[in-house]
Amino acid sequence: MTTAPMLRARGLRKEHGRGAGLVRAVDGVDLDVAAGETVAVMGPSGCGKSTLLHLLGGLDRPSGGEVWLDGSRVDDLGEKALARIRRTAVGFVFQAFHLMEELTAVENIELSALLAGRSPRAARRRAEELLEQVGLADRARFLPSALSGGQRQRVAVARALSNEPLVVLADEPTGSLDSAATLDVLHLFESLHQAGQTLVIVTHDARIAATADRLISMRDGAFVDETRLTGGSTGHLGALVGLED
Ligand SMILES: Nc1ncnc2c1ncn2[C@@H]1O[C@H](COP(=O)(O)OP(=O)(O)OP(=O)(O)O)[C@@H](O)[C@H]1O
Repeated sequence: MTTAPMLRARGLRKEHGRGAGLVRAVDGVDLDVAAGETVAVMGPSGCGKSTLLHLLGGLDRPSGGEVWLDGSRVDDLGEKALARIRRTAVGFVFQAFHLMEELTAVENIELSALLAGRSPRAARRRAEELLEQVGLADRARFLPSALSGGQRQRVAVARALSNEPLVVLADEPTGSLDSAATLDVLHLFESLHQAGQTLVIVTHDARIAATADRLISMRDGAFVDETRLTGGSTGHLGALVGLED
């Protein structure tokens, strides 16, 4: 018996503009991500990595093709049903954190858990547990503006986990961080991987990519190369030499 992948894309396309201005941002992508697998996607600026993540997570609609999550097709859902999938089944991590600046660290996570359908008490408990897990229990009542970049991203990862997502989609999660903060976030992703979280990470950082089970190279909207990194930990830097742009 074969198990359906946690995340599947078939013939995925996204076009922007028309006529001479037509851009094929994603141009026929097939992808299977198994439950518990971490996949890293690398490629030059403008090759379609962010667009791909947006399509996979239902933040954007494809021009063609299909997206399946845990065995169910999601790209053809109505707006309400798709929004529900985003709130309850997908965790997003962005380069620029996208925390709500007027809410404290714990409230940012709590809000997300509330939106996913938890009771106020369960949402607060979940938020506190997650802050503990990312090593920021002592910063719970801090506003994002009082946190470092690395701390903000750890709050953002905790928020992404608040709905116990089937898949976490991370778009350049260390792109705004210095080297020390990058290592903190890298270790956080490694621990998620070890805990069995399904992850797709778009990154320019070979150290982050080296934590993946599989590295996909993207060019001009399409996948052009794939490397399986057996073992899925930081011992793969050698395999990545030449793949980072
Ligand atoms: N809303 C839009 N309208 C028109 N073109 C767009 C739009 N969004 C993205 N594009 C184009 O689609 C292509 C892919 O963009 P995308 O942001 O997915 O690339 P990327 O690989 O994530 O780049 P980067 O690494 O710089 O973030 C680019 O050529 C971009 O200009």
